[in-house]
Amino acid sequence: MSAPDNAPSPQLFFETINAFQKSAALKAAVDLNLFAAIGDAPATATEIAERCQCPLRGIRILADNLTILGFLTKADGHYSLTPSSAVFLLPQSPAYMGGAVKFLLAPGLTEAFSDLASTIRLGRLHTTEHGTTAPDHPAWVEFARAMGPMMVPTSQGAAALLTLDDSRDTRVLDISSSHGAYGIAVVLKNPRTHLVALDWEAVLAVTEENARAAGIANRFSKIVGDAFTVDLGSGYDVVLVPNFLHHFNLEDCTRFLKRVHAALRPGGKVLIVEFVPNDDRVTPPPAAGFSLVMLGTTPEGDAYTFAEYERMLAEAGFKEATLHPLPPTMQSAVVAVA
Ligand SMILES: C[S@@+](CC[C@H](N)C(=O)[O-])C[C@H]1O[C@@H](n2cnc3c(N)ncnc32)[C@H](O)[C@@H]1O
Repeated sequence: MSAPDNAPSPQLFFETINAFQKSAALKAAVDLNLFAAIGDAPATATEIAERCQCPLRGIRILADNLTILGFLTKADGHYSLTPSSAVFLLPQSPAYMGGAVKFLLAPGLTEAFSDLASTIRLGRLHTTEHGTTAPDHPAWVEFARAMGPMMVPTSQGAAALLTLDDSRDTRVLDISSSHGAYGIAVVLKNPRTHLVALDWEAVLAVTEENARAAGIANRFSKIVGDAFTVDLGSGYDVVLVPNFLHHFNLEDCTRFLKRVHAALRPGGKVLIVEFVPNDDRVTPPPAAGFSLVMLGTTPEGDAYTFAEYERMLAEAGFKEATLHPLPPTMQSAVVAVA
């Protein structure tokens, strides 16, 4: 006789309290190049161990655990990549995500979660005053180098939402340009568009490198400094605000959107990309759960609902705010007209 669905179980407790071990297993596999060692042909633990140049025991235990987690399959003692692992974890794949481990498990980020109770009790971060909102925070250079490939599907989905007038020269401002994926995707689709990228100085060096690599160096310029205080310029057709507003409180987001409104030409558009939870703030889980990242790493950030974006945008002078999910990613775009 099986237990009823609502029978008390300690399973969730153990899964959650030990979740750091899952991260450690995945990080080890990326560090050891285990996914590449399997590649497209099923391999035994002995073969994988030889290719990774490691003793057998550790590789066998790691490969079994990756199978339990769903990153590998195992049949007749041979391990294979799942379709998702082949796309996202083989270093030669254009959608490779392994580089993101460097940012997502960087000590600065994991330490921020080492005493979340203190952060909650104190009402401020237990590690530093400003967290990742500090000027020139070094984590953002790592982010720009590591996270670009992960942003490709979201940036292409966002670029597809914009139609720029191709009968004249147009200008797009990318706030928090980072790896540059968002701005570059728009410019590659629109041959008469010039991209202005804004971020901290060291981060902009990465944006510039990627703009050059994309072949748009002659349609690219930079604004260095704090997006809240630096001169943004004016007359833009589009201002991109991807993954920036969640770092700040509602009042500061609204204040910032007023600056964006002033920088746009009449009828120009702001395009925000964010994790946007439903009004209940617990669904869908990947978007709603992002608020915990902001609790751990910023003094006042959050994951805002569409209703909250609508209010901020209206207060900043925008009209016609619309929400656009960006599948297959877990993010959404909010577009509004100046
Ligand atoms: C989460 S990343 C988002 C990067 C990119 N827009 C994306 O969606 O992948 C946040 C970015 O905001 C930049 N940033 C944070 N605070 C800033 C500020 N006050 N002024 C300018 N850039 C800032 C960081 O350097 C970083 O590149």
